[in-house]
Amino acid sequence: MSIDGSTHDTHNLELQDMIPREELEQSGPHAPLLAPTDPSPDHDDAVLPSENYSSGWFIWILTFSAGLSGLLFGYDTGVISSTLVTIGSDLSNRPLTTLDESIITSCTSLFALVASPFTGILADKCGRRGVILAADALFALGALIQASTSQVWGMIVGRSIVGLAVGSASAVTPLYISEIAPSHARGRLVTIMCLLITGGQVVAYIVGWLFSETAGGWRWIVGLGAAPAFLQFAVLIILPETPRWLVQAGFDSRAMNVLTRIYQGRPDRDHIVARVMGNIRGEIIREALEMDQSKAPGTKAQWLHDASERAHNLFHDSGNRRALIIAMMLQGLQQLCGFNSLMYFSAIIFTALSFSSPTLTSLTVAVTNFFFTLLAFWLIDRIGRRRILLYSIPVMILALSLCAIAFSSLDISLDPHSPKPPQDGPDNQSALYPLLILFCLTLYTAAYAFGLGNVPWQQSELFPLNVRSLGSGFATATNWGSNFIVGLTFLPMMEWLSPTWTFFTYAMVCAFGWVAVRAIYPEMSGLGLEEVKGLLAHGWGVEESIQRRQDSQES
Ligand SMILES: O[C@H]1[C@H](O)[C@@H](O)[C@H](O)[C@@H](O)[C@H]1O
Repeated sequence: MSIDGSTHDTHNLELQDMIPREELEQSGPHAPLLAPTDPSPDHDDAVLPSENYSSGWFIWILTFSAGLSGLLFGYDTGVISSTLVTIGSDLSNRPLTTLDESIITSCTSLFALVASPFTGILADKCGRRGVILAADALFALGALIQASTSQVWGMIVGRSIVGLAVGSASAVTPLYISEIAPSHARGRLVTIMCLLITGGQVVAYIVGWLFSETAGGWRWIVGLGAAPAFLQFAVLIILPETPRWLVQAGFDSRAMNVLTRIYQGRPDRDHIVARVMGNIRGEIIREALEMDQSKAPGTKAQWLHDASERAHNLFHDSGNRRALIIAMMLQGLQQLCGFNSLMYFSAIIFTALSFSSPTLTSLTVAVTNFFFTLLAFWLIDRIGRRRILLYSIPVMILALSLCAIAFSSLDISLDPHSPKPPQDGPDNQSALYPLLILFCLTLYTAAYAFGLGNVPWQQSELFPLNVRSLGSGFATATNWGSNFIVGLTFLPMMEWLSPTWTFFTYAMVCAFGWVAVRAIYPEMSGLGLEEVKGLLAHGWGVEESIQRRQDSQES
């Protein structure tokens, strides 16, 4: 009997009986139970094309409940720009200094960066759902501290706690969703989290705009962040752990139960559930054979030993290392392409360009981001992750370059402390350039939201089970580290390098990213989680993945 009363199954013994040890040993850490090129119907659940089977309500409820973390993440990152401009002298009885503003803004990304790698370790120890629940507690606590504080340091503490929550939620939520998702719909289901992030940012902009004229309105703006956290806490407490984590923890019958509910409505449900269970168990057994089991099971020593072996595995196994390089490259690119400089500072840019309502103009960025993430949601599994990036990044490069050229024709200062007084619209002499910049930034946002804004969050699918949460944690840390860098350097770059060179720099980052994606990112769409690792075992798997996708589309 386990601590929670359910029985541990003896699957390890059963499967070792079924699969000869030499076979498991020969297969190596990155070999799938089934060769990825085998198009037989035994491949996980990729048998039926998505058009023939719509996922049941259970998977949607699970995805939306977990995805509420995305809403919180989006809300809490989107809310800062309106909060800063409405605080006035409410904190420490004085106006905020530039240093206060920079610390209040950047402490969230910094603490998110600190939390994300530890999240991976905790998610293995306490389960994915446990970490989401802990993040909810932090979201609520951080929101309440911010709403009730009368001191600058109180605000910094509140924003830092929110940073811990955002860092853990952004690492564990895609992990949770990709582990419960049937493979044919995994891309779309993970994209729901991105939809909720961008939706949260739209809500934050609207709430900020609504409360911007109310005295002390900023307390409502930040305090409202607690509401979705309470909601998610209530919903998630009755929802299950992922089958993959349950099997790893020894709760096979519970895992079977969850899988049966996930695949309900499929004519071949029992067969699929058996296949998925077989694949997960096979993977766990192979890993167990590789791990040193000399310490007493369940002890702290064994746990520490396993954790360090996982870290060793992540960095020293060549397949895992390739997965980590791809995941970190994509997450770094997502941030270093400069998108969040718009999220955080678009109001300052539009003020400098003399738009009469900069906050409302900024809303176009947030709304475009949301709608094009919605488009990606419909198309990601059909077009494929790799192709979506190869199509959308050139549009970003074009839009950024046009923007840079348009900026070179304007003489503006982006110093947030000496904004130009808003006029009724861009002045007549240079009205065209600000409009051209607005158009280019909207085009850039659309292309970003369609590809880079969401594809990197598919990160969990790159890693085998034993290093999945650790690898996702490192990739998420790369995201927050790069986010921190962009947040910190954007205004100085605009001042010292000039807007033109700032936007050209982002265009060059995108160009480098396109080359890297083309060279090393294989197509992951439609592969079972246990199959993906086979692709990276002996190389980047790009050709193989393209061939495999063509074959599956032709058949
Ligand atoms: O995927 C999200 C989304 O694109 C957000 O709009 C952006 O602010 C985040 O940094 C990113 O991780």
